[in-house]
Amino acid sequence: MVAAKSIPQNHRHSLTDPLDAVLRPPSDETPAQREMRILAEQQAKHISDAIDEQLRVERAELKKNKPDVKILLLGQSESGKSTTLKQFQLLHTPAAFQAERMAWRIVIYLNLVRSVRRVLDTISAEREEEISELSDTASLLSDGQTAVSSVSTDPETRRIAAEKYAEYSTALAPVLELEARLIRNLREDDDEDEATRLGDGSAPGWSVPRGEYAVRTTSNWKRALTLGRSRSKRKSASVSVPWWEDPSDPVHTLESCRNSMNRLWKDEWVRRRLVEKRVRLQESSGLCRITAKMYAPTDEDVLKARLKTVGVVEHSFTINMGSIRGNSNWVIYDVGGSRSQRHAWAPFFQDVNAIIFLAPISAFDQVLTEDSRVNRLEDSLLLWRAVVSNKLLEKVPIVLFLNKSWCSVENHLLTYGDRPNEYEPVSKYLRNKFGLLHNQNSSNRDRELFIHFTAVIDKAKTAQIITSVREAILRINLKTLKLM
Ligand SMILES: Nc1nc2c(ncn2[C@@H]2O[C@H](COP(=O)(O)OP(=O)(O)OP(=O)(O)O)[C@@H](O)[C@H]2O)c(=O)[nH]1
Ligand SMILES: [Mg+2]
Repeated sequence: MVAAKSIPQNHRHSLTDPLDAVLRPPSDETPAQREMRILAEQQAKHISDAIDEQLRVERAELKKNKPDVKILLLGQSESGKSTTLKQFQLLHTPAAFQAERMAWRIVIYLNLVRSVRRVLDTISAEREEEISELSDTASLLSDGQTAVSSVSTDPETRRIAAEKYAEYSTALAPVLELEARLIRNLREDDDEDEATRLGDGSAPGWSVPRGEYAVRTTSNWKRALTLGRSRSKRKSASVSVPWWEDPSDPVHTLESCRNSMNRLWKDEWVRRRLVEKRVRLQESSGLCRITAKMYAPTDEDVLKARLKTVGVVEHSFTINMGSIRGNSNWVIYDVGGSRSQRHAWAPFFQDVNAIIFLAPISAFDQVLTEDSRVNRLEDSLLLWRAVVSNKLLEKVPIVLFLNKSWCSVENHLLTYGDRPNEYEPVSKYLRNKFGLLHNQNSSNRDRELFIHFTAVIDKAKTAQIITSVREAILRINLKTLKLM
């Protein structure tokens, strides 16, 4: 589970575990290796102790009271709900965020490997034919975008495609093979801890819905990955080493294939092909950094890392409101946004104090991953209408995040009537459209509605918005909660 609950403290003392006590360094360890190992152990312990102490304080605060404010994050898949939750965590429980940082390394590797696979699939002529035979072409090709599925008939193009594919798929075979191992890494802790289960009807811990990975919210995947220790289960190795000293760690494969990945990313022919196919990829600027042996994810890397939510994730934190008012305990629920996950939303409508609804405004020309016949913006508008017209939510204030703003939307926007195809008018149009839908469908016209343009991967801008949202929610709920 992503919430602070998900990392039981006793699991984070890897250096003082009874198991570790019986682990011995390898007999052939050189003095230099020993020195480096001890130094790494000491640094890890130091960090671990500091985080533990902060976590203890954060948890002690939370235990004191039951939640005063419950917030529900809603919106379609990939709208940015989990990213918003990470931002709340960064602001309000930084120790928990810090403790989980290293666990995201494996997800970031998995995202990278998936990107490589997607590029290779896109340039492969055979794959293209295979895909064009399937009705749901778009969902396989790209992040929910409508793909141009014409199979190239030009023999020269097909010859180059075959050559390029052969060259890159050979060079990058080890990276592709890594995928299964990375998933295993994340699954290794996908076990017990039923206490954290929250209304998740789904059965398996991991699923690969149409090529996207998801982790069940009951999973403990972050736990053992937390301090960046080696994930090797080979007890015969009898040593707990930092990951970069474990030869079986995925980073070594990525590092050795870094140049090939770089070539693939920078290949002009490949880039043209991706544009033709309307496949968007994240920029490659971070490739060197991410594939470095001692890579530790930054805040921004964690915010950009993508892991689909299955079930409901809970995150608790405390806000200090001064010596007179005392503390206010908040809980945020992050739900899965894909269609198969939406059934889990309703039970949380009962006693929620505010809703943050996310609609990705850059998703104009994209289709749902789970149903390529449905345009993502249309889906967001339908969802919005369903939420604002829901009787149970009638009195609940809503904060609307028109998210993924400012990410070169001009390139992806459609024209509306005679309005120019530019960011400003289109964003204004959307703001009005969502506002109008609210007024037409909500039985409570006086409901407090706040609309923000957001880019929730942006730390500074989002921190400001979260602060203002927090103040607004507190103000609205002060009387009800008798906090005054
Ligand atoms: N460029 C950009 N990317 C964003 C923004 N907000 C979120 N993302 C990225 O979009 C991806 C999806 O975001 P998530 O927060 O996982 O989406 P979600 O709504 O939780 O999706 P589900 O769990 O499937 O319901 C992640 O890789 C985020 O980093 C944004 O404002 N701009
Ligand atoms: Mg999510």
